[in-house]
Amino acid sequence: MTRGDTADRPVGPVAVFGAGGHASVAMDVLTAAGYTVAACLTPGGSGEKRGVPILDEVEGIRILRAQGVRRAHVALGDNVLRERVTAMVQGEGFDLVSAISPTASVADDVEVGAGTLVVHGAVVNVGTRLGAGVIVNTLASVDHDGDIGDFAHIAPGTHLAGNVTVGARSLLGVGTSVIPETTIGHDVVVGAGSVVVTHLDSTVRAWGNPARTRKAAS
Ligand SMILES: CC(=O)SCCNC(=O)CCNC(=O)[C@H](O)C(C)(C)COP(=O)(O)OP(=O)(O)OC[C@H]1O[C@@H](n2cnc3c(N)ncnc32)[C@H](O)[C@@H]1OP(=O)(O)O
Repeated sequence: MTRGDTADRPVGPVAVFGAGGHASVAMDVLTAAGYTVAACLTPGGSGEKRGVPILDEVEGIRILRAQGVRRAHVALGDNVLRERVTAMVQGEGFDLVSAISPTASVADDVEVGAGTLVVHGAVVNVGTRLGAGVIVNTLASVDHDGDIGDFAHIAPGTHLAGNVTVGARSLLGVGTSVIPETTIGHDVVVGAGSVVVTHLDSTVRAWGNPARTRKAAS
């Protein structure tokens, strides 16, 4: 599905899986994009967040099903956990909702995977593919012809030049820059403020300017 298919078509209400800081951001984006949030779900959850109830995950699924809620967004900042919970949520029969902030700019031909979130002020340029469960966070940018793998996270203020590929579940830490034509493998963590000027293998931690591989991903 492209941005042209998903934009301006809010449907709700939506169950938000997660109740932490990223869930607050996701709820803000979902609301700004026109959705209604039914509840947050997290194991052992109670209380409320932004005026909606926080429910225990198992109990919450039962309650929301009874209320006819069929759509969900998984709002967990940890990439591996987000992938795992997304599989569970799909197994429970929910449809995944993607949301693009109205203050983000996403080109019409950008492919947007299920459950992806594009946060306020982000820019995603032409020819780019965002996989499933991706986060393009606050004021980040992905320039032309990018390819962002499933459950990757482009953290706030990170900038990818043209033709950059990022593998599944990789995190590009806050304020990272990546030069054109660069490939970053899957399950990589790039440290905050790094400048990536060479390809990075999968399952490594790299940081610095220029970013160098320092250790295996934990
Ligand atoms: C909305 C949001 O909050 S989105 C959140 C996005 N998340 C991020 O941006 C976090 C990115 N994570 C980082 O930058 C982390 O510091 C990592 C992953 C690079 C390193 O973490 P660890 O593997 O635990 O390394 P550790 O903290 O032990 O640091 C090892 C050394 O590298 C240095 N170091 C760590 N991160 C960086 C960095 N980004 N740039 C330069 N040096 C760094 C440390 O100071 C330390 O140096 P020392 O050995 O001289 O004391």
